[in-house]
Amino acid sequence: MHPLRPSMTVEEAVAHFSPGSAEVQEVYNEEDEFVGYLTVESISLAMQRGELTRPILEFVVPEVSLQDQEHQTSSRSQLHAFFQSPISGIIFNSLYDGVYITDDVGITLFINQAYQRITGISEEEVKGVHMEALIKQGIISVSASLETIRTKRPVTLIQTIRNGRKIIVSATPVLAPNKEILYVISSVRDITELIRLKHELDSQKLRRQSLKEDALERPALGQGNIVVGPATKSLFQLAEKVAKTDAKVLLQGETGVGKSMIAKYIHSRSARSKETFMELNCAAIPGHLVEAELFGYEPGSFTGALKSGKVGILESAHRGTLFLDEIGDLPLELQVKLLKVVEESQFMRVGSTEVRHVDVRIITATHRDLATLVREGLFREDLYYRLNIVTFEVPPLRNRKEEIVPLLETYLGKFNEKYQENKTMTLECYEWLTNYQWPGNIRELANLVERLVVTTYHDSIDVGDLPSFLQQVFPASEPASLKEAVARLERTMITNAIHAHGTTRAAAEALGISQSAIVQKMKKLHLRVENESR
Ligand SMILES: Nc1ncnc2c1ncn2[C@@H]1O[C@H](COP(=O)(O)OP(=O)(O)OP(=O)(O)O)[C@@H](O)[C@H]1O
Repeated sequence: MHPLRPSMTVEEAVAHFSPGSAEVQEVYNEEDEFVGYLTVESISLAMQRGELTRPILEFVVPEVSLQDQEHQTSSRSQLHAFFQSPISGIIFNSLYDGVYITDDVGITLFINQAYQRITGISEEEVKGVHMEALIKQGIISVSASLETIRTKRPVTLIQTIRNGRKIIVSATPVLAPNKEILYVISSVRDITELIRLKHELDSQKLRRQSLKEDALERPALGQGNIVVGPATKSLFQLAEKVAKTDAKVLLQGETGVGKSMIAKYIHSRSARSKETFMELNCAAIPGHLVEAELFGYEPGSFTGALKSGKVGILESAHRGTLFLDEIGDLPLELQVKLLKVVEESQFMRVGSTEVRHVDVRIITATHRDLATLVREGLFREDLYYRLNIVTFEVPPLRNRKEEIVPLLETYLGKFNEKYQENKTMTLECYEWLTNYQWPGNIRELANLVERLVVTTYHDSIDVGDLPSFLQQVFPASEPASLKEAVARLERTMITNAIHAHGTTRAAAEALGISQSAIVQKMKKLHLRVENESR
């Protein structure tokens, strides 16, 4: 190595103070005349002050005491020997976490293999290089070691590596007996991995919570899996309780929330479970046909009627349960007839004057507010009170977000089995769907999963596989950060542009960015980049 010259910068001189070399070095001018001494301490101080480009002449001292030299050298020599020894390499390389060691000024001495695996940074790139220089080159965003050197305390911070990965760095100073820093040892952990593990744990916890093998928590209807989360647990408890009675139940809630499923559940847990469960959607057929369907009719009682007449759903449900969906749509004149059934268990078929008796349990459901219909004169008040002995308010899916992941998993399993597939969903996809509003509730969710299982070509379903309307909808929750909000906006704009222009090239042009930039962004945002040559 060339001798130290007074015109050299602090940064250039640092290499002369690598481990094992003398801690006090002589400085000579261009004429090889002795100028003075440069100590590792003065270099260290200069670096801490950020004076990397200053000439070392400013830090040269005319003399140093022998004692100083001996003190500095002896306190390091043992550790130097350890770090240089093959055994230290074996120990550090056997660790799962990354290890990064710098000296007291921030020059990299050692990185273990785990560090290289986690960051993709090689030993050649960093060994002997000052942390400040690594930041300047964009290899790392911040340095915990430098912070530790500055504060003389352990420091933990999140660092971004040039490849975009985020790592947690915990730097700890190794102090000499006189409390001077000798080294800084940092442990490094990939936080992308931590986030993934956290997601996995959260989802397993939810799964365990929702899918306990307990009979109440996971009622077996013999028709697929029912997911019960914290918000619906009390509903199923109540269903279990009312099932033991014949009390009239009114189920209220948006479409697809599971009203008819709860009705079937009540039936299945009741003493009537061996008998029939009959269902009529009052909104699905025209009003004049509802009467015939529900109460049955005598032969030739109206045009188009069967010659033989017909037994109504009500009679078919004798001893069992009758579920009347969308009861708010039942015409007023039929409400009187239904009231008679409810109060006296009596009815007459259409076209007949014969009074018949029937023993049914009636469960009703509606997505409309029956109380309002009563106020508006569209629903009989007496019938309302008769039907509404026990009310179930079934919450929309967006108000029971914790059930979304278990539901997605349940339906993935169901449709994988049905279509002999083995599809999974990425965490981003789970997260995205958890934030979706689900206007069609569980029915919409089940349909979406079936569609994805059938239409995707690959095994791992990602956000990019979702229908475009779903990708354009901003998740309901508030963005956690500016970065997240920007990512969402980018996602919407890119999806729209691809939709409108067909290819990444044309979309990039429309957005005023290069094709490689749009492809890169799409990958980052988990939007699928289709093969455009097709
Ligand atoms: N807790 C649940 N776990 C699993 N699947 C459910 C659950 N609740 C509902 N589903 C499923 O969601 C779909 C819609 O449920 P259901 O038909 O009971 O809703 P609904 O409220 O009666 O809808 P509508 O008012 O439109 O008739 C069904 O396929 C049902 O099996």
